[in-house]
Amino acid sequence: MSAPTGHASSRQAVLECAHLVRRFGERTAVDDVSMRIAPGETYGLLGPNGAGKTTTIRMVCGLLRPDAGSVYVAGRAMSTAAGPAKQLIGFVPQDVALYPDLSVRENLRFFGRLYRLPRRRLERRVDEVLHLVDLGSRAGDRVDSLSGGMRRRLNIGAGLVHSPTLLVLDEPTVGVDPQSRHAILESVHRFGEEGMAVLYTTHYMEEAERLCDRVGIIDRGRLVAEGTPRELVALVAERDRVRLTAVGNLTAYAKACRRMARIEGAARSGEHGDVVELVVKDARSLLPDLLDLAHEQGVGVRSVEIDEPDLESVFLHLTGTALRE
Ligand SMILES: Nc1ncnc2c1ncn2[C@@H]1O[C@H](COP(=O)(O)OP(=O)(O)OP(=O)(O)O)[C@@H](O)[C@H]1O
Repeated sequence: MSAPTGHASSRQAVLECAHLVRRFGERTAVDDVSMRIAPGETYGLLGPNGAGKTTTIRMVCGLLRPDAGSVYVAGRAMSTAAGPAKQLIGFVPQDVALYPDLSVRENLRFFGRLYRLPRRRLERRVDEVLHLVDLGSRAGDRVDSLSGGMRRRLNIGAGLVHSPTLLVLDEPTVGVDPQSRHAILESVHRFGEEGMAVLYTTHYMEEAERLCDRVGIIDRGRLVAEGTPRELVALVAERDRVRLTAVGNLTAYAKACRRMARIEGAARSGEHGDVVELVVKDARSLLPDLLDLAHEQGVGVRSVEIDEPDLESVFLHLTGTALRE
């Protein structure tokens, strides 16, 4: 690996994966992934769509058998059969899996019974979880009356009822409005503070940067770097992040930029594909050349921003591509 290893505590790890491999036919979806999560640590698996995040966490949760490698949860070996390791994990899938005609509280009770929680403890825990996901005021309402963001939060709550040691969340904020996104991030932050270990997958670098104690960057099935957000950003210290908003053939332009000296990564990105994101040394002196090249290629530059590097720049630097192309 080309990056700092971070500092998972030397206490017994909550999660320890070693050399995980999973193939689908000719494609290797996960290629030799190892990671370790300490108690109370929030670990972000950051990578673009198709990088192998979901496949990795399905193996972590015992939902998919690895072709090679091992998973231990609090020292217990994970397998796809029922067993003690599975009980220690709360898995929150990308898709909402709730009963629409039951109330919020009834849904949580239902998931608690699956784990055979005794009645009194279950009621206490359901109240705690309602508080944790901030749905106390909606406890009696049917799920089909909730907003999309509230359903997502309840989905997270369902993974928490049995007080797991490790909570695994698969891209919990995809497709939710900014307010719900904020509420979800706040909840996850609280879990960490309460000592739960969290494995969080995302392709939003702002989330990983804001929420995670350590981040693993995954690209094409491989963990290409790992460390605290600060350690990772240090990998691109003394570089600048340049965002060029433009019109024209930006894929070809980014490719041409990559051939220029001092450019360490260039990719088309942005929600509308109208941005070329670059990691460069000394952006200011390079700017005239970047603009000349744009002119040569018939690319019309609308604006240029030069900024401090962030995790997106690290990804660009390590893989040559953007997190969201
Ligand atoms: N059941 C499957 N059969 C065949 N290929 C699969 C299967 N599941 C995943 N893949 C492939 O494995 C690769 C990794 O997919 P995975 O879903 O793990 O990525 P991801 O990082 O979670 O992306 P996304 O956010 O889009 O889910 C992709 O190329 C995907 O097409």
